[in-house]
Amino acid sequence: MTDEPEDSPQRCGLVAIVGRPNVGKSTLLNALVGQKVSITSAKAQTTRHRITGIRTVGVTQFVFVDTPGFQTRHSAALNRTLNRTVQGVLFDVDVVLFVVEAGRFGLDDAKVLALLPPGKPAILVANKLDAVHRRAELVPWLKGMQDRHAFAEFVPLSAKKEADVKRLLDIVQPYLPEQPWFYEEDALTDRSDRFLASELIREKLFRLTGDELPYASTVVIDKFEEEGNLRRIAATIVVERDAHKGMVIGHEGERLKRIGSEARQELEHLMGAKVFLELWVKVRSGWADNEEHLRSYGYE
Ligand SMILES: Nc1nc2c(ncn2[C@@H]2O[C@H](COP(=O)(O)OP(=O)(O)OP(=O)(O)O)[C@@H](O)[C@H]2O)c(=O)[nH]1
Repeated sequence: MTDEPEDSPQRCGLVAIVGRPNVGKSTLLNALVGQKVSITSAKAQTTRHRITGIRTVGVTQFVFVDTPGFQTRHSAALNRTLNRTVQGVLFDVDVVLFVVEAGRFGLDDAKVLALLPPGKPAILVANKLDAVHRRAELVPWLKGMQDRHAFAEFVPLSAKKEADVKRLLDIVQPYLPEQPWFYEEDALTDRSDRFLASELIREKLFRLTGDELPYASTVVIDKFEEEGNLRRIAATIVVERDAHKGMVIGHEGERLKRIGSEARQELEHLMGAKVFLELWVKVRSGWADNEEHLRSYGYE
């Protein structure tokens, strides 16, 4: 990452760390985040994610999110409700770090693995490599892991070794989208208003489209300007298919209008400022060549 030219576009994305208790998730998170551990402010309660840490290296900002049920040693049994919450979080992140102990894979690991959404990039982190004495035996084990899930990467490491952790960040980097950072470089504890805006729009989007819209849809903030007590925000809802675009827009633009209007009201309340919100819908497959933006209207 240090080799990136200075003018490379910024990258920023959400990373979830999952795994059964005691595999070393907390150790890994602390090492990945370094000094910069962030605890989310109360302000963020309306949003979908609790941020557990942020790390900015070169042009890339890694935002680590909490995954309920995986963070504590005495985590509750993975009941159905919890599983759904976990799956909701995992659908939204850009990449999942699935942590196991190198050379081991048990029923508890399998239960967690079963929760990974298909198609979501997942990196197998085989932790506690330092405790493995016969490294050669890891080769067939890794092959076995390859058969269990279509992992994007296989990274045997020790969360306690700084060089290993740095290498993991390098491996994760390309999985984060090119988009402006959600946080200031030095932001430690608070969510940026920019991120809050994207999360709130996302929340309204999913609430108002019900189960129809796939979780793969995302919200990108294109513009966030402050003019005194006014915030000018432009955001794009990115969907997977043309049919989804129709769902988001609704009959005569009614649904998009409502998403925008509800998000705007809540943002004004949270930010204590007047908000001017423009919403657009784009189909991901046409991201590069389809410049047709659909603008919602009427709620400025
Ligand atoms: N040898 C070795 N031990 C490690 C490594 N990473 C973590 N551990 C140890 O593994 C134990 C569990 O680590 P945690 O980070 O608490 O694991 P966790 O997955 O967050 O556990 P829960 O909070 O129960 O979900 C601790 O005793 C760590 O010191 C590693 O790379 N090598």
